[in-house]
Amino acid sequence: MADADPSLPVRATNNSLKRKAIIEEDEEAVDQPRKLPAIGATRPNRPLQPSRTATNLNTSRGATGVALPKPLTKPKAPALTRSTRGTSAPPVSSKPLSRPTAPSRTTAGRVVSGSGPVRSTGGRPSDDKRFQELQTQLTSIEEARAADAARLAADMEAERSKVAELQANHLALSRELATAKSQELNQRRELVHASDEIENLKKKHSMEVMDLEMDVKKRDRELREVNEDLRICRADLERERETVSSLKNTITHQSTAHLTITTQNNALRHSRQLCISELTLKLETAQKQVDDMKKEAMESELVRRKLHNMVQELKGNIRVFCRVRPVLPSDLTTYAGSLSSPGSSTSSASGGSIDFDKAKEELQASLSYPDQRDHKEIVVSSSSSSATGQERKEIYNFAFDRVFEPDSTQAEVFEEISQLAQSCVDGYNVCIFAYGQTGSGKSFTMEGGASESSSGMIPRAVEQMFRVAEDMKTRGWEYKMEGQFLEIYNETVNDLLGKGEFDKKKHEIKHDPKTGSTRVTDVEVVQLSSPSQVRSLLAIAQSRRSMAATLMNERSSRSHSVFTLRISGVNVGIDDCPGTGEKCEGSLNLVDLAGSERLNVSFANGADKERVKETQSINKSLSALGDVIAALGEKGEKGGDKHIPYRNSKLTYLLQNSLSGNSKTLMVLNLSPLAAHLQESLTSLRFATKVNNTTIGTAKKQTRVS
Ligand SMILES: Nc1ncnc2c1ncn2[C@@H]1O[C@H](COP(=O)(O)OP(=O)(O)OP(=O)(O)O)[C@@H](O)[C@H]1O
Repeated sequence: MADADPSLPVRATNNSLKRKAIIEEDEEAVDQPRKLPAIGATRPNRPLQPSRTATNLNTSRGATGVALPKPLTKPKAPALTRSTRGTSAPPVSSKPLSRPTAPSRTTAGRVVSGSGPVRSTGGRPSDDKRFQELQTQLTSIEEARAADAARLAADMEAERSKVAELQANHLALSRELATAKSQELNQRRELVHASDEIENLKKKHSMEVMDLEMDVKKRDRELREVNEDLRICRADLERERETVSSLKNTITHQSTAHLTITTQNNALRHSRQLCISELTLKLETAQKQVDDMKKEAMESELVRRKLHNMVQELKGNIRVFCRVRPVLPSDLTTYAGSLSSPGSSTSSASGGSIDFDKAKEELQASLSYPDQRDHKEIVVSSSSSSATGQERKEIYNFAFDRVFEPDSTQAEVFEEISQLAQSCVDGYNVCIFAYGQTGSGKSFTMEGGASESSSGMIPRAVEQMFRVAEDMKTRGWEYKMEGQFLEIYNETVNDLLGKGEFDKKKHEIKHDPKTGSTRVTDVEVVQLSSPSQVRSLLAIAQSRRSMAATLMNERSSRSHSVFTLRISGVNVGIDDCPGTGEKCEGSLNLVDLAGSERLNVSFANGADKERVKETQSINKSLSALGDVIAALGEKGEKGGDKHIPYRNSKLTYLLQNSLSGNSKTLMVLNLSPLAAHLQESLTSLRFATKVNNTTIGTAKKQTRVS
């Protein structure tokens, strides 16, 4: 049997190969899923025809294309003794062989030894025997084949069940495959999504990497900078350390020095304390002395005032000074006609000194000053022809409180007056008149020229008062000063410091009997703070007067001007020394009277009515002044309630408080030196003498204690 079925191992091998192929195909089918037809269903289950099956099994496939299990190999004919060519062998029949068949060939045409049909060699007995043997062999082969077929059928059945099982598996696998496919699809999508995400992440990552790289570069840069800073800092630190160490050394040195100095300082402090105590003691003593001296000074100030007043009283409360002005070059021109040699005046005008002196001698009156010690006398000599033709010489002696010769200076005149300024600061009313004919030098005496040396009594008195007020501060007094400047023209009061139109405003004179002060309504009263301010005020007054003069002609000679300076003080004390609170008020009236020559000049023809009016006004006011002074004199001599006619003129009414017994009055008689003015001069001298002989009571100081 083993020889009869030599293909069995081959078939087994083929089966295993076929299974492997099926598995591979199944595996392939899993890779490429397709529906497999059921083997039993697509092919009729008919008995196997080995030859055909054997022939077709190798290559047949199901209609579905699924590889079928390989058919069993056809029993092979026993190998022939000699090999035959496959191509000449007859086709294999599936019917049982009636005669020996040609040996079977393999699909490749190779002859299988011992299994092919045996060809008859032709009618010999050996051949018949051989044929029977072969027949027997064939029978046994066919039986074997039948057995094989049965076995094959069983195998087939087994295979079919396996196939069915495999198909079921295949179906399950296909489903799994489909599921797997959809899963795969999902996974692919996920994969794509994941890939995108990965891509994005990669980009992001690369960006981050770039950022990080930049950051790293930046950090590197910063690090370099920090390292550089660190290096600099280290260098600085090193330097600082060196400095600190040198400072430490210095401190050590200085500590030693400080210790030394502290020791010295303590010693010095101690000695200074001693010194201070000593000095404090001395200072206290000195302070006490100063206080005592201040008290003494204040007391002596009171004594001084009393003494000063006594001296003034002894001198008389109304005093008269006489001042003769020099002959002026202009006089030579004016009175050239009265010169014996008129030509000399011309030459004198051109500056010839010999001629001038000669003409001067000719023009001036005979005035002499015999009292060269006290300068109190003036002698006027005049010669006149009597009716019989005899020359008559007359000598007139006049004595005054002081006579100033033509060459006397403004300073000399003021020296005598300055005492009155002091009295004013002390709280007295002072009145200084300039009396005299036109051109005698009244304005020059009162106001003076522009230069320092020629400045008159008003600016000098003001300066003096400021000086005295300043001095009095050291004695505990504080002063305020105010000034006004009025003009009385044709019995009308005008404000020389006013801003309104001249001569238009009406001003009234008012006296306060309680305080003894005089006020004029609507006049400019200026607070005086410095002598220079007073000088500018005088200039303003002068310009206003000059302006009026162009309208009225020679206004200054035809009107009285009254500059009033009021001073008020209070004793506030000095430093720690309290003041007495005493108050005092004084006034200084500086009066430039109108020309006095009116007494002899008459405009009776009425040609110049204005001039007549002026003359009458001047006459009235100067007469009233004489009357007031005379009445005051009488009152002083006899006492009682003698009426004083202050109201007879604006001038006397204005000066009421400065002419009364409470005041100090000075009249400066200005005289012209010219012979041509001799009669006028004599009249003035007589008037002044009358005034000088008057005694006006006792001046009273205006004080109040608050
Ligand atoms: N002592 C003096 N020394 C030098 N010149 C004088 C002196 N006195 C007066 N004079 C001069 O005489 C002239 C007349 O003087 P002043 O004007 O002062 O006279 P007056 O009396 O005020 O005249 P009027 O009444 O017209 O104002 C002026 O030029 C003045 O400078």
